[in-house]
Parts: sequence; C-alpha cells; structure tokens
Amino acid sequence: MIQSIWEYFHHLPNVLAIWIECYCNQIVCCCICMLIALYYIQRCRIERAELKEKINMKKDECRESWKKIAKHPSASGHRVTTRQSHKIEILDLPLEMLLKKLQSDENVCAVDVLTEYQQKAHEVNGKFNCVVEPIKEAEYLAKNCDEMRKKNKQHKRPLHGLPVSLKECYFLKGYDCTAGMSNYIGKPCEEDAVIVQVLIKQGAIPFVRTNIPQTMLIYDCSNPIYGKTLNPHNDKRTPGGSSGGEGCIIAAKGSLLGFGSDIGGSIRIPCHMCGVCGLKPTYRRLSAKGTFDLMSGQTLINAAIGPMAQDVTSLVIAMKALLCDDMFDLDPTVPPIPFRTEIYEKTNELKIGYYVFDGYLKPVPACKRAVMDAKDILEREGHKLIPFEVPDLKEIFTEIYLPVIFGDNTQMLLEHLKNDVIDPGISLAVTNWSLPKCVQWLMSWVMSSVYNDNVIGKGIRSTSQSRNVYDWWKLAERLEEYKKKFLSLWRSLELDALICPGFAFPAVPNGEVFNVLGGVTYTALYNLLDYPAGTVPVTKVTREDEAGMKDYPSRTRYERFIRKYFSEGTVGLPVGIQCVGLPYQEELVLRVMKMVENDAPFRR
Ligand SMILES: CCCCCC/C=C\CCCCCCCC(=O)NCCO
Repeated sequence: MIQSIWEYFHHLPNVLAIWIECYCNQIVCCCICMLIALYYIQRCRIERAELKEKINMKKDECRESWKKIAKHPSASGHRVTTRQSHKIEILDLPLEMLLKKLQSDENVCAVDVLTEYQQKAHEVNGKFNCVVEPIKEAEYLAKNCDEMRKKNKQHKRPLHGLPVSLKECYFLKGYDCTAGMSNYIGKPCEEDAVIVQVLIKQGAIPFVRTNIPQTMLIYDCSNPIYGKTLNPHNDKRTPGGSSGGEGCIIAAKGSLLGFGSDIGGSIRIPCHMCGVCGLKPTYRRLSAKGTFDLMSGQTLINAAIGPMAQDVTSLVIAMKALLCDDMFDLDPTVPPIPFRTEIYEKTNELKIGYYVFDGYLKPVPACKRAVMDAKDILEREGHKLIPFEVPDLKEIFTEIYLPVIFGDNTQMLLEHLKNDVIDPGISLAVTNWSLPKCVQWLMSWVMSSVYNDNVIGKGIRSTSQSRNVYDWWKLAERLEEYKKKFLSLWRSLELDALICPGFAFPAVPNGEVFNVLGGVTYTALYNLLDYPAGTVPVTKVTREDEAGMKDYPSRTRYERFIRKYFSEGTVGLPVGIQCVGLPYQEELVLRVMKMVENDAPFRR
C-alpha cells in the first residue's frame, strides 16, 4: 500500500506534465477568462468605492453648509437667549400674520425670521432627516430685504422676507440637483428655476432644500445620497413622497411654505400623510421650467409644481404672489391668468361630487370617514353633494397612465440610474426593468398570480413594452378620449368640484411602500386628466377606524399588506381628502379646501 502511494507521488510530475500537454489550450483559455473576470470584478469594486466616496463627499459638503450657518453671527447663542420670547413668537405665527409683521412691524426683520427658521429646520432635520442642505444665499437675500425696508422701498412685496423651502428637484444656481441619483453629483445647475426667480423677486427667501426618493417616481422618501426621511407624526412611518422632505418639514413647523412637484401624487400624498395642505395645479398654471424632469421628452402627462403649507390661506398667498407678470415674462408658455380672488371669495351654492372608492383598492375606514366628514361640512355650508363614480379606473391606470409614464420601456430611467447605488425601496422595480423583455413578461404573469391581482401583471407588462410612433399616437388618442369621457360625465352632473380620498390609506411603515404601490391610483388620476387637485387634512385615525380594519378585504396581496400595515399602530396619523376642479380652476379648488379646513376636526 505504502509502496503504491509512494509510486503515485513519485510519478506525479510526469502525470501532470502529460495532463498539461494534453489540455494546454483549455488551461490557457481558462486562465485568460479568470483574469478578465478578476479584472472586471476589481473594476466594479473600484467604481463602487469611487461612487461611495463621491456620495460621502456630498454628505460632508451638506454637513459643512449647516456648520457655516450655525457659526453665522446672527445665529449666535447670545442673540437667541436674549430674545427667547421673540423666537417663540416668530415660530408660532401663521404665514399670513408673519408676512404682515415682516411688511410693517419694525420689530420684525427678515434676518431674524430667517435665523429662527434656520435653527428650527436644523432641529427638525436632526429628528427626521428632511433637509438635504441649507441654501447659503439666504442670508444675503434676508439682509437685502431689511435694507429695502429701511429705505422703505418695495417692502410691500407679497412674500417680503418669508423663508421658503424647496424640494431638491428645483434648479438652484451653483447647487447639484440629483433627484437622489449620484450620477448628478458634481454637476451644479447654471441658473435658478423660473419659480425660484419669481419667488425671490416677490421677496421670498429660499432657505433649505428638502429630501426626495431616488428618481422621485415612488411615494416614499429615501435615497442613497441623503438617506431616509421619517414621518414627524410617527417615525416608524414614511412621510410619503416624492415631496416627502417638504411634507415633513412643514408638518414639523420647520417651514411655513414649500414647493414640491407632482406627476402621480407627489405633492398630495406627503400632504395627506403628514397632515399639511398642498395644491397640484393644472400643469401649465405655474412654470415648471428649471425642475428636474426624468422624462423630459414625455409630454402627455406632465409633472406639475405647486405649493405646500400649514394652511390653505398660505397656499392662496403663494399662488397670488406667483401668478404675476414676472412669471408670465420668464415663461411665456404659462397662460397669463392672475389669481382670481373673486372666484376664491365667491359664496354661491356649489354642486360637488364625492366618492370614497375609485374602483381599485378600497380605502381604509379612516380615509373613507374623512371624505364623509368633509361632505357633512360642505353640506352644512349649504352646498349640494352628489355621489360620483370614477369611470374605468383600473383600465386607464394600466392602459394609459403607466404606459405613458414608462412609455420608453424605462430606458431613460435606467440611463439616469446607470452604475448607481440603488435604494432598497426601488431595487425590485429596477432589477425587473434591467431583465430581458421576455423575462419581464414572464415576471408579470408570475407576479399577477402571486398578488392574485391582474392590475399588477398588466402594470408590469405596460412598463416592459417598446412602443413605436403609431402605438404612441394611439396612446395619446386614448388619453384624449378618456379626458372627453370624464368631462362629459362631469358636465352631465353639472359639477363645480369633486371631493375624494387623499389616498387609500395613511402613512405606510418605513421601507414598505413598494408592497402597497397600488394606492397611487387615487392621486394619479388627476395627473392623467390634468385637473387641479389639492389636499387638505380633515381628521386623524381613531381606535374605531383601526377596529374597522377587520372588515377590510384580503383577497389580493396588496389587500393583505394593507390589512397588516393599518390594523395597528396608526391611531393619530393624519388623514386628508382631495378637492378637485376643472383645468385652471385652482381658485375654486382652494375655496372648497378652505371651507373644509375651517370646520375639519383635524386641528381641534
Ligand atoms: C423607480 C421606482 C418606480 C416604482 C414602480 C412604479 C410603479 C407604479 C407607480 C407609478 C407612480 C408614479 C409616482 C409618481 C410620483 C410623483 O408624482 N413624482 C413627482 C415627480 O416630479
């Protein structure tokens, strides 16, 4: 035995030599392949490390900006402690009153107000991570406002000295606009968005930029650069999105007025989930020039920009200020219609439609109750409320909305995200879109049966389909047909406005939005129609609402997740409704919102 083992090893070099001689080519090929693979693995690791470094540098840059503000003499501890009562007073004033003081009270100056709000925003950001970075130029603008006041020049500007917050997607000269994607780090904007220019001309002071989800195409608020924003009412839940940083900072009283963008609900959803007010105007009513547009060539359904605030009056003040000659000059595609106060202040009886269910996912009891409470309020005000039924919701969502939004088979989105770190909240969607088309189709059938929901399958198929010009024109035609159908239904009922749920459910647990994406139909419908829609908080979730979840259906996977997320841990979460009007009827929408707000139990 020992003899034979000895012989085997003794002859091993010869055996190996023969073996290498026979398989020489194969071995060389294998080595080359391994070297190439190692090279690519190493390259990927280096690229990842560089990407992480880039993201970390961006984070450091933002942290540094906060430090500079904290060091500013006007933000010194001395000033704050000696004027503690003044500080509380400024932060307690609603926007309308603060503006009056800024315009005419000698004891209130823009620099003071800015400092109070910078400090408050810093404090709030420490808890909820809603701010991306402070805007350095704010100090200079505030000083300018105070100089003007001294000279008694232009101090009646409608937003004189008012600090405003901006969603990260608004272009600001010298600042990166990333939409949470690291490919856009280190590419500062060359000029301010039109709306920013107008805000500054009207006296406002943009002072912080707020957080968004990566791509802004999901109603959450997390990205690999700036991290996750939390809901100020419950930090285990999302503030909603994509204007989630705005919803959060306004609800937490770190800003009185902010601006978001909305192509599927991104202004209205965070307003609903954070308990603040917001208006998504008709697309062209406010200029969107100079905001990050992920699909700039897609012009069938557009992202509108709009204000978000603590109350409806603040939205009205913002709209009045923005609908001015400066905006009509800077962007001549905006129809020159100033704010029509007469429509907002009219007191005639209105005929208002209402619905609680849009035809896809049933609203949870609290969201249903919010609509019924608003209906009672409006009836008490002397208006006529009639039931309304949304036509063909499921069909238009899967056959028009999604095919338009993802009409290029998500090609452009994948280009934006190329080589990027993907946020876990959207990674499943991005992975699916990166697969070959036939696999995506297969996935759509698998998901349809896993979810027991045809809308899911149709939705996935609609995003994985290439379209030629003919298909695109057909899609545009169908969109127009649906708009016509909806309008004739509206006209046949002689409606002035419509109220409906702010969303299907309140704030979703952190990291779980993808499991209940379908709720978005409640808001996306009015992007598809391009009708103005505003969200106003009405109530908060009660124990009875939660108990009512026992009757919530559980046939599909979405329904089972909704049951799970909203049967406990939701008491006290804000719940809003949407008020909707015909295109360019923003003033009427705001009037209805104001009436609901006046009597809503939310603030009691
Ligand atoms: C990249 C992640 C996408 C997840 C899959 C999306 C599927 C359906 C939902 C589409 C809803 C679009 C939400 C739009 C949010 C919004 O309004 N963004 C504003 C952009 O300015």
